[in-house]
Amino acid sequence: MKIFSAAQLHEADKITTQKHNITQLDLMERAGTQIFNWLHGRMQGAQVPVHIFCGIGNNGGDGLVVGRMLHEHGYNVKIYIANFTDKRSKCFLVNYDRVKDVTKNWPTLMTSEEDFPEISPEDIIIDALFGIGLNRPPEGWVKKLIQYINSTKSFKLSIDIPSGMYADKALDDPEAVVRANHTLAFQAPKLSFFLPETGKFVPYFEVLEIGLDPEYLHTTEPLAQIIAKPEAQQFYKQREKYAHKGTYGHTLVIAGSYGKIGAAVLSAKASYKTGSGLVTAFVPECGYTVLQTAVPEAMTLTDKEDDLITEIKLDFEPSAIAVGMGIGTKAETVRALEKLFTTTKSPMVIDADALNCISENKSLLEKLPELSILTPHPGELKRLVGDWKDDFEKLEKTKAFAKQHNVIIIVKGANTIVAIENRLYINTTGNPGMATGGSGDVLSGMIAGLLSQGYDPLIASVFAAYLHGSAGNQATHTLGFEALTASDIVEHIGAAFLELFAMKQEEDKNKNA
Ligand SMILES: NC(=O)C1=CN([C@@H]2O[C@H](COP(=O)(O)OP(=O)(O)OC[C@H]3O[C@@H](n4cnc5c(N)ncnc54)[C@H](O)[C@@H]3O)[C@@H](O)[C@H]2O)[C@H](O)CC1
Ligand SMILES: [K+]
Repeated sequence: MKIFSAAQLHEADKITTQKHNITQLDLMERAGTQIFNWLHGRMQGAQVPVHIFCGIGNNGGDGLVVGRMLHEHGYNVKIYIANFTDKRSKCFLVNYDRVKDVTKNWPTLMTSEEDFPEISPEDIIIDALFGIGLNRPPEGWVKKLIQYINSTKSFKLSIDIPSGMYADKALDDPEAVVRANHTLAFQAPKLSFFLPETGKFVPYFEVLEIGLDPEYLHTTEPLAQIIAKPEAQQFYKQREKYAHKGTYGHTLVIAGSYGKIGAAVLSAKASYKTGSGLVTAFVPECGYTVLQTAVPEAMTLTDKEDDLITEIKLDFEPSAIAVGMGIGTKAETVRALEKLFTTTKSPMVIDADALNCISENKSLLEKLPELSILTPHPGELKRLVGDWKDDFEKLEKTKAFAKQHNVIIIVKGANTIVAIENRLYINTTGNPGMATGGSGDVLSGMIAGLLSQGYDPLIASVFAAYLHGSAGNQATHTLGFEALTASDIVEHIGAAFLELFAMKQEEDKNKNA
């Protein structure tokens, strides 16, 4: 699914009305009807008081359509207009009049704090104050209205976007955003729903289709793309019946130093569990017994040094490499990395301390093989691309860096984001239990495991991020969040693959029944 900017959505709106010979008013009617159907399906006529707060733009217009329909269906509804300016949109005005056709219970015009209504905890609030047309932070009594809404215990449903939040730029004033319990977004989710500083205002959302021009949506380069189950299913490559272990490559995991051999164990196991035919771990001498015991399936090569990696000597040509987990940043290790980068042709995942080595020795960047995959967490990313003022600038800097150095960057976080050239892919799986030591080592091993089977670097990145989050989700079914460890993620990689097609199997069964 694509994510569009506010400007693109306004453009889609315009093109849809022109090409499909419908009016803006028709589109608003569709949008409002979708919200009404959503509510009606859940409320089934219940007489819970519903308070709709409308602005004076088209978001407010949507609110008026919903209000009119609720009235027509006998709901207990009250509409309030936050009359902060008389520059009302045309569609707002038409729908304002239309409400008057169905009820004597006319909308209340609010012009100050005095007009705020009383709201009980069990009431429902619909927030239609501002949509994607917000162009400055709400101030004065309108900000106070948002704070008043937030102070109530009522269930709050935002139309299109929580009022006070922008679709595609950072918040100006976190005190002036509706704290919605749920958001119903038209046609596509907004970029701000997925970034930590703004996403916290959108704990749950759903997308409602309003039939914007498919051609425009299809041909327009989006701000980002969402990777959810339908996309992930497309990535999967079925294994061949006559395959042998050589068919699926030989992954090399270069990881570990004294006290951090576990990183190599997790990564090597994850590579196997993701389907790599063979896995070799390259570790300092002190890791030999640990590896052979903890991952008997893996072959182990060791450095001549006991406690760190100083020279990576191989006796085979790996089909993919994951390097950096727990290796430290000592000068000898940096030299070993430099040699690896300049001599290897294998697709490569570069993680953790290897990223720190690069940050401290920026000349290494020029030596990276094309389309190497860098997997920084926020701290490592900052050291690579420099500091940012907000999440949106972080993405811009990351894209610029990826383009400049011809690499793929996987920004790890609640919604892991993959950047390649000018494009962004946002992962949707995962949970807070995965914020735990070693979970990144597992991801690196998984990406290398996919690379080694011949997945191209971009697909390996987005698919591994999806499966990694999905394995974490599967693990929570028996463990919850707190008890989840990186080893549990590894143990549930199989379940994540199975889950990819679980629904489909169920559907097929039903079809055949
Ligand atoms: N294509 C679609 O997705 C459709 C969207 N619909 C709905 O329309 C809104 C966007 O409507 P728009 O009129 O452009 O903007 P808003 O309703 O968000 O209102 C902005 C309104 O308020 C003024 N304004 C902006 N910021 C402030 C502020 N801080 N304080 C005071 N006033 C402010 C601004 O100048 C405008 O006048 C979208 O979100 C959907 O809900 C359609 O209904 C269907 C198609
Ligand atoms: K809104």
